[in-house]
Amino acid sequence: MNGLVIDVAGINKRFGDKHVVKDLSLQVRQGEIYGFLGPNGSGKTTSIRMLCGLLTPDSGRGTCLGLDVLRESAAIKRQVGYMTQKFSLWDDLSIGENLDFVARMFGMRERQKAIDRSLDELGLSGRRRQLAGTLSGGWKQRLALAACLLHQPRLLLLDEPTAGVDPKARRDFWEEIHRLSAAGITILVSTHYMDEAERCHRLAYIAYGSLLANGTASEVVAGCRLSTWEVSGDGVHRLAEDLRGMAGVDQVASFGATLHVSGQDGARLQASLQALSQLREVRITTVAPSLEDAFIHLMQHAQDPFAD
Ligand SMILES: Nc1ncnc2c1ncn2[C@@H]1O[C@H](COP(=O)(O)OP(=O)(O)OP(=O)(O)O)[C@@H](O)[C@H]1O
Repeated sequence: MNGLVIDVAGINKRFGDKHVVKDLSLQVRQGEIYGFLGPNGSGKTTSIRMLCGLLTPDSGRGTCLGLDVLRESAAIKRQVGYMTQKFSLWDDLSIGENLDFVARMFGMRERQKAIDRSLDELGLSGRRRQLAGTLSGGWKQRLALAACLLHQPRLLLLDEPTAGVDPKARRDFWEEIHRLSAAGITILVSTHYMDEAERCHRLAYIAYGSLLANGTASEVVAGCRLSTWEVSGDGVHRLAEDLRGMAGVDQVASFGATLHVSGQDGARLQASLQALSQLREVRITTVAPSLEDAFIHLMQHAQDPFAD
């Protein structure tokens, strides 16, 4: 398998006349946590579903777990754990019953042993008899993770696993993801959260079906070649509109009490901000661009083929 758990090139998917995944090429190494980011509807779920054998690509080539993504989807499906965006277990079954149902679906032998191991690993043993419907969001995610780990997959595909979950539960969930990665399990995870993106070993940014950037978080930021300045001072947010029209300013974003002003033409941006600071009571400081600055930049430069 060459150390690559996912190795695909030129993958495409259309739904009717909508081309939702365009020439996706992706390599993910064993044990890596690989993040998928991008605006709503950019094709993240569709890509994940093609990689785990739930959807067949229209064209392209490549392998997942050494199996052909076009011809061996059934075998891929058996070896991956897929956690969907929406909680899809049964609210009126207990945690133990839900896991037993999933184990039966996979036709697993020694079901009880697998269920006990999974409950134990995810700290769910004490709640075995609790109805799933009565769990908080964070515990539901933990149960969903336990269910997709039951058959001991080598690859996990997690589609926005922590949407709507509180920060403490998200942090615990990510500790678990890192523990699994350290044990050699490869994880592909889609998220809209910047802090989660930064916890991935590498990530890809997708917009309108095209992969616009990939690499480590710092490689993605560096690849955008942005200069970023922090502008602070009383009433600074009222200046946002004026700033947007200035030479060298590509984007303005609010960060708490300050504005992040970024552009690719560093010299023009600096000249504009220095001129502004002489006219208004504002402080300007050059800062390192954040991952969020980079994603906003990528998004602004992407073309929406469905826009009027
Ligand atoms: N089965 C389907 N039939 C028709 N169109 C679909 C189907 N599945 C997805 N789409 C469309 O494909 C596009 C990409 O959807 P997808 O769910 O892959 O995006 P996403 O990046 O995961 O979005 P989100 O962040 O909102 O989950 C959207 O325009 C969606 O409406």
